[in-house]
Order: sequence, then C-alpha cells, then structure tokens
Amino acid sequence: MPGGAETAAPFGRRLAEKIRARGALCAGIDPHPGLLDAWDLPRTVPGLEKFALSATEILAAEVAVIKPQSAFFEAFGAGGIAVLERVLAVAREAGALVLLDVKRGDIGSTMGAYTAAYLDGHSALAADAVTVSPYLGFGSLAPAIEAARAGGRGLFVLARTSNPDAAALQNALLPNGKTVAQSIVDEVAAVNAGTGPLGDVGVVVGATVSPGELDLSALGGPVLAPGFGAQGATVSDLRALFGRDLRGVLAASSRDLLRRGPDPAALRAGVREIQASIR
Ligand SMILES: O=C(O)c1cc(=O)[nH]c(=O)n1[C@@H]1O[C@H](COP(=O)(O)O)[C@@H](O)[C@H]1O
Repeated sequence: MPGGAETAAPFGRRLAEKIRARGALCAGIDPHPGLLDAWDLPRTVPGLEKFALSATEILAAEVAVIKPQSAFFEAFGAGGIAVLERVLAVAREAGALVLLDVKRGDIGSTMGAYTAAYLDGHSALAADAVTVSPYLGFGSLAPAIEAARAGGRGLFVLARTSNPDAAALQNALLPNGKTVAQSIVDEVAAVNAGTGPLGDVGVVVGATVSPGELDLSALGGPVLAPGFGAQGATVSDLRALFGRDLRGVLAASSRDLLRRGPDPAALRAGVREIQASIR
C-alpha cells in the first residue's frame, strides 16, 4: 500500500523500541550535489536515484531512523519526488523508521493539505514522522498533531535549530519571560502529557546549542539533534547538552556519514563506528 497502512502502535512507542534495538542514530539522506560528485555520479535523476537508494539500503538496515531531506529531491522536479517515494519504501522495508525532513508549517487550513501529503497512509510520501515549523504559531500545527496521532505517526517541531542565525529569533524573550524556543518546548510537553514514556511529538534542538539554554525535563517526547558531525557537534557536546542518558535523543548526521561512501563496506563501517561512539 502506498505510504504504508495506518499503524495501530503510537509513534513514540515504535521509536523507543527501534532505538532500544538499533541505537539512537538518525542517518540523513541529503543528496548534496557535491556528494553526488564525490560518489562519481552525475547530477541527474539517475545519479540521484543511485546515490539515495544505495545509501538508504545500507543505512536503513543499521539505524533506527532514516531522515531524507526533501529539498534535495524536490530540486530534481517530479523525477526527484519519485526517487524520494522509493527511498521511503526501501527504508521501511529495511526496518528503519522514516522521518521525512520537510519542515512544513502554514496556516491551519493549508497545514491540512501538508498533512494529507505526509501523514496520510494513502499518500506515497507518507512517513513515520515529519519535521514541522511552529513559527506561524504553535496552534497552526493542530491538524498535523491530530493526523499524526490518529495514524500512529509523529512530528518533530523545530524549537532551537542548529544554525548560527537561529539564536536571535529563537532565544528572544517573550512577555512571559520564556525564550521563544522554551515556549515551543513547553507547548510540545503539554501535547505529550500523559501519553507514556515517550510521546509522539518531539522537538528539534541542534546538537550545536549551548548547554543550559533549554529545560527539556518535562518534554515527554523525543529530541532530534542535528548538527552532529559536519556542523561541528561531537558526542561530548551531545552529552553536555542532553545528559548521559541519550535514550530518546536522536543524533542526526548526514554529510559526515554519507561522505564515507560510495563503497558499501566503507559506508557500513562508518555508520557502525558512529553508532558505537554514541552508544
Ligand atoms: O530538522 C532538521 O533536520 C534540521 C534542523 C536543524 O536545526 N539543523 C539541521 O541541520 N537540520 C537538518 O539536518 C541535516 C544536517 O545535515 P549535516 O550537517 O550534513 O549532518 C540537514 O538535512 C538539515 O536540513
């Protein structure tokens, strides 16, 4: 069935099980043009297909979560989207959960259409979870939260992103004295309240963020921590930021992992080395 049938088990529970079995690494599938060059592939749809499917086949057999970044596929038009659909199917077959990185966020009515694209089991682009932006107002995400929960899927809400420009906006103080990022974390915590050890709605907090900026103690959901590897964050940064117990924290790496290909054995060895470093 396109996109996979609606699943009975909640996303948070499925994610916790997958992390227990495979560790907390999230492998990004980001087919940068420079990586296609490095893999000696043309910057064409067949080149994209070879890159994305080979990387996904290897990585999805190893890690808990595969995170394709949609923009790199969209850049190739309809042919690129068709490859993305196959990446989702291949990752799922290999046993990984798929977090589609689309960072969507719009007024509620349009959010409903994004929901139909990414969180409805009848869509070929349906994923186990997607990244969403709350910066049109947290309430605008309501249709996505509802659809995700109804279908056993999840969301990762941008709170404090890894890019250097993020701090000015996301650390700005609101009239209630909280930072914007903390208020997003608290909104997500309220959604997760009472939904079990790991709720279905997570936040994105870059691994590059300084420790102490955010209080995640009441979150009750997973954290996606990109910025590990190519953007400079290390395993010690992850521990300093999130504490020693990294269960529920998905360290995400794209370029630092993918640069280890195209040799399948080297890519497999690379992902295992990174997994071991965060275990
Ligand atoms: O939501 C994301 O995945 C994300 C949030 C964030 O704060 N920072 C961030 O880098 N990302 C994504 O994570 C990936 C990081 O890629 P690398 O720097 O190559 O590991 C890219 O796909 C980014 O779009």
